[in-house]
Amino acid sequence: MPHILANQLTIEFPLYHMGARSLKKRILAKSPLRLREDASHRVVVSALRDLTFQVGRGERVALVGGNGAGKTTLLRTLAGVYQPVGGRLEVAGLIGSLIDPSAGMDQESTGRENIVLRGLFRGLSEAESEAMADEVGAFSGLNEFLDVPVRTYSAGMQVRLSFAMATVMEPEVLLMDEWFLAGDAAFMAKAREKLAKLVTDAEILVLATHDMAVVREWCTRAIRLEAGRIVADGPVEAVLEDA
Ligand SMILES: Nc1ncnc2c1ncn2[C@@H]1O[C@H](COP(=O)(O)OP(=O)(O)OP(=O)(O)O)[C@@H](O)[C@H]1O
Repeated sequence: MPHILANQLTIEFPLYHMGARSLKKRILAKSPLRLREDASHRVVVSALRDLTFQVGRGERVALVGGNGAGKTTLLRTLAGVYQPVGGRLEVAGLIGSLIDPSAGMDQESTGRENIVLRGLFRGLSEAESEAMADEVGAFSGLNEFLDVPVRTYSAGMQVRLSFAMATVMEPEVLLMDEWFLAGDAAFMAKAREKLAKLVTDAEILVLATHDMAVVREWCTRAIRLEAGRIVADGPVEAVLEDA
């Protein structure tokens, strides 16, 4: 059954270009909460610290918190982009991620080829995948660009293609960053119904956003992060009122 289990999950990023001792000292003194020196004397940013939470079937979780709180890092970690340096993480279920516009796309392949590949990955036959590519390709409005390499796409086109690819996947665990809801207003107005279906069909939604109207509309639970830690976790209204 789809679920997420995080136990003392910790993510750190090493800052490689910090050889000068005086600079290192000054920086560490200024930000003792987020920056520390690790065993190899590197300065590291503590992006996520000791996160423990579980998400089960049917939950729609908003990740909220100020700039740099750790929302995107947590989404990327759930998607398998970053490896934890500490703790344990288990994400069970087919993951669909609308986090980084170009993630998971082969830049040299065409949009159609990328969509077909997702279909095959999901277990559809080649004919079914091709049919899916026609359907979601037409919907995405990429038109003739569907048959040119993705590396030539504009940012907006990549958003459209990510959405088409996620639709084909029918993910059980949907991970979404707010840029996706914010950009390309004309497309989103058209895509809203399909997006709502993607969200309701998914067993779990994790959405990072600054927009509290979006949290209230889409989510049942909110996790507030502050400087890489969980400071509140519960029903949406309780967490938002607490801010
Ligand atoms: N690749 C990276 N290398 C070094 N530090 C990073 C990296 N990615 C994130 N960080 C740091 O990790 C912390 C959390 O960043 P993150 O992008 O997850 O925050 P956020 O809550 O999504 O912020 P925002 O709302 O501004 O997008 C920040 O201190 C950031 O500087």
